[in-house]
Amino acid sequence: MIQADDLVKWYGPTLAVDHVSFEVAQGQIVGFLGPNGAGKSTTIRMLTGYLPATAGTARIGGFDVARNSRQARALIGYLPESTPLYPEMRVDEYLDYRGRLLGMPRQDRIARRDEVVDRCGLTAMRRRTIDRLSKGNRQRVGLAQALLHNPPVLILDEPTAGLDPAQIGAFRTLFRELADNHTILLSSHILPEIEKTADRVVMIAGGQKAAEGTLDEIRRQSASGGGVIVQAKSDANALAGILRELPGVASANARDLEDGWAEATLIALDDTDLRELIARRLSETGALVRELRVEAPSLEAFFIEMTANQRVSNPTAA
Ligand SMILES: Nc1ncnc2c1ncn2[C@@H]1O[C@H](COP(=O)(O)OP(=O)(O)OP(=O)(O)O)[C@@H](O)[C@H]1O
Repeated sequence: MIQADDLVKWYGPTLAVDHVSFEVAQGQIVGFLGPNGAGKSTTIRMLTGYLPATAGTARIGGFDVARNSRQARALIGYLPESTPLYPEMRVDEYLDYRGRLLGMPRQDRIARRDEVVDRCGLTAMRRRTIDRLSKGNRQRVGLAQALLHNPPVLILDEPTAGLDPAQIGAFRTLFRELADNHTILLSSHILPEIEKTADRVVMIAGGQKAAEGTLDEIRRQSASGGGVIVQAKSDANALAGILRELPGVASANARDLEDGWAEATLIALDDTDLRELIARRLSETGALVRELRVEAPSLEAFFIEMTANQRVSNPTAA
């Protein structure tokens, strides 16, 4: 239903999206996950037809968003990262205005407005002006406008950014309800948000697709290099440096703890248990070790790893 086919976007000298392809099948809710600056908004804006791609094709329901923009857009409900709301308008008034912009006939407009107000939990505040709404409720208004023309596809760019945990929980429930009769692409830079909502995940970092699949599949991919946690009496940089030199180590990152201790997280290239090697090497350097354990691979560790790699490979995407 949503198809990104080899999408590329250059902003002047910056390559923001680098040959990204993925699909969202009808009825699925797919999380589009990546750190800040990964290229999520740029990809989404190409998919929704708001930004021309430098190369590649975006299709919605089979319609090329560049060539058949009207048909493609009619299928999409889009909630941009910051929705242009009019603070002085009342909720009802704003939705009515959006309906007019979409060319909806009056009766249809009113019926749909009432439906989306109810669906998005805005009934109690429909006569309030937008500037008097909390951030969570403003996002509900943004979502309501995206649903107004009853599109089968929803593309939501960081819809829960800046909301409190209770509001995030309410949105999560709403997304699951909407997934019953919508195809949804939902972007976020926060893994737990996606983890609890999406059927599948597309991960992007430094403009490139880093992983794709169900959460279990991605967990298995990340499991190929198991993690080891090391706590040693050392400076964090020195510890990471020593560990990175060891054979079989894909990466090592460390942080300082209290009283001269540091903790490193090391990712192995394969399934080899590196603990003995680590213990020997650290004892050679004279660094005292107080903890050395294999950590069950988590999606979070994979995501952190991916984020760190982005910084190295794409310094422009800070
Ligand atoms: N209009 C623009 N002109 C130049 N560079 C841009 C423009 N918009 C985005 N970029 C750059 O393109 C890259 C991808 O940005 P994008 O906003 O798509 O990422 P994102 O994953 O949505 O991040 P965020 O969550 O921070 O919005 C970044 O390096 C960003 O600085």
